[in-house]
Amino acid sequence: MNAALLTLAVPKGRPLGPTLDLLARAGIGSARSLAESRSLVAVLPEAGMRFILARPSDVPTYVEHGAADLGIVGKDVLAEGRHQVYELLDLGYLRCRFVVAGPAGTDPTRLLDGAGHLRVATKYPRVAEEYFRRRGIQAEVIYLAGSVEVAPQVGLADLIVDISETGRTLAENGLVVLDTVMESTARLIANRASYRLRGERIAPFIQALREAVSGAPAV
Ligand SMILES: Nc1ncnc2c1ncn2[C@@H]1O[C@H](COP(=O)(O)OP(=O)(O)OP(=O)(O)O)[C@@H](O)[C@H]1O
Ligand SMILES: O=P(O)(O)OC[C@H]1O[C@H](OP(=O)(O)OP(=O)(O)O)[C@H](O)[C@@H]1O
Repeated sequence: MNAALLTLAVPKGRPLGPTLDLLARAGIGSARSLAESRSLVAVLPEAGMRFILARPSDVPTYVEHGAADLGIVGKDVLAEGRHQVYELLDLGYLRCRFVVAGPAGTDPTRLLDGAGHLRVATKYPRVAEEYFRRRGIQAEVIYLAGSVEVAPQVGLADLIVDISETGRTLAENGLVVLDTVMESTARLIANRASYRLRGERIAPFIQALREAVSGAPAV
């Protein structure tokens, strides 16, 4: 790692656009060039920063291992991964919630009475397992990498645990929310050693992001 540069891991795909908007509001408009290239590592010397474009669920891994000083990632990923990183700031966007959902007509009390064998499809097995364990409900958790809303329709699972924003994917797949597990927004995370050893370098960046989030002009 180039010690002079601050390395930030940013999530590709859906989160990239709003992340680049936030960085622009924080005074790093040149980061928009990241969206125009297929290069996955980019140095912006004028910002004194290096960027890693990572799969969203990989962002905390780069940060935990010190390949990146900082990262931007959804709370959903942090809740599932439980990486050893510092969570510094709630960035407010990528707002969605973890829900337990089932076919329309499902009796929600069936969730809570613990009777019967429940099969739960999810991309977030640890979040799902913890949800049911805390309620003393036995559930078989079935991992899927995506399109989780399919599972109840084809008999793979009784319920799903997934993130929902507008609720459109649930509705269009005949599912209704039975319970909300937690809210999720994008977070700024830091490598623990970087945060301690590079605090003076990191602090102005945190401040710029904080002001960008609160709407104050970046200096
Ligand atoms: N519908 C949504 N509304 C708001 N935020 C969302 C929504 N879906 C996902 N997110 C947020 O964006 C992040 C990336 O989601 P997305 O599903 O686009 O990535 P992905 O390609 O599935 O990620 P990965 O490949 O790492 O699993 C999620 O971790 C979550 O924080
Ligand atoms: O409430 P909504 O606004 O409909 O958004 C929720 C959907 O968005 C995400 O899926 P994504 O599009 O990332 O696809 P995936 O299921 O393959 O991860 C999430 O897993 C839901 O399926």
